[in-house]
Amino acid sequence: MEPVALPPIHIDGQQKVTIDTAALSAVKLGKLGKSSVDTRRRINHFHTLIKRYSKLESHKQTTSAADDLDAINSQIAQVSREMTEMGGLDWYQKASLLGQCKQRGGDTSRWLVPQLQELGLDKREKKLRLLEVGALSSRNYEKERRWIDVVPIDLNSQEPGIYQQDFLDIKIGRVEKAEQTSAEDDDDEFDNDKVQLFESPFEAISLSLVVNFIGDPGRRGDMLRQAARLLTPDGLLFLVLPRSCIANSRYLDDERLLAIMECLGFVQLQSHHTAKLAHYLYRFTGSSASNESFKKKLLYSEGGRNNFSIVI
Ligand SMILES: C[S@@+](CC[C@H](N)C(=O)[O-])C[C@H]1O[C@@H](n2cnc3c(N)ncnc32)[C@H](O)[C@@H]1O
Repeated sequence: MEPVALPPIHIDGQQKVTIDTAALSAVKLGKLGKSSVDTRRRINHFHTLIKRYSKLESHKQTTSAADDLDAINSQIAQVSREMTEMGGLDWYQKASLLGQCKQRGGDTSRWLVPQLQELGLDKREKKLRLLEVGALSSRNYEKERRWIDVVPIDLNSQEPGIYQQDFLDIKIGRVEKAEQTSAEDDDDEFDNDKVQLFESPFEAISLSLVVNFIGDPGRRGDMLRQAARLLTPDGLLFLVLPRSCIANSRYLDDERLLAIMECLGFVQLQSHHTAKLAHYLYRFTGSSASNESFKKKLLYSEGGRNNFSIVI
């Protein structure tokens, strides 16, 4: 079968990487990994490549010498090639979906649902409008369809029921281009090929294992800011990070994350750590608490820790 060109895909919200579909067409479930340990090892390697890619891109922005730029561009091409050879974003998503299988702990919505029930949200007449970012399956909230209205999005949709959409490009409350006259098109401030407009804010947003997917600490902060922008006052944010991002980082721990979230206007309702994951449920107060910035700050200097951080 002739490979078709996929549209460019944002890897870290800034840069676009075109995934080679010839490599994708070689992706078969059997290639996801020989075992769960092997799959996890390869997913981790993919994360490393994303981070390397982001670092090189931001390095490129601050470099002017032609020789250095050539060297950076060739390293970028090499990292992109390696991601493509692994099967690109599509392979990564399929492998991550495998990690959601019941035998491997299930998807993280299973922790969120009882929290929402505890808040009485299953008893309301109106359905809870939930934006699920980084949705690998449209069936994650299938059992809760009676009371949850899910809008699943992903950079690379795996199913027709999932919108192919960058979370960072979503805006609330504007009329879509398709409904505008051509005169209105001229002064449109957004590139509507990218921007998806929703009429009303969301009552809940899920960012499960999405913030850590982004390679750049500032862009991770942008995702949390964007969540605040898209939520109703009192809206809920479900955040899941690999536990190592919190428990084993030089730059982030529970206390620092809470300070960042409070600054953005969130109060923490619940948190729960398992061996692998850190789950958090926040309520948005409706406005940010301060303009304080949180730069990358060394909290733990001992060796053996990772460099995960979030910057706002
Ligand atoms: C590890 S998967 C997470 C899957 C799932 N949410 C879970 O909890 O297992 C990360 C997903 O987030 C998606 N993603 C990352 N940044 C995104 C963005 N800005 N907008 C939409 N989806 C994004 C990626 O395409 C990828 O499919």
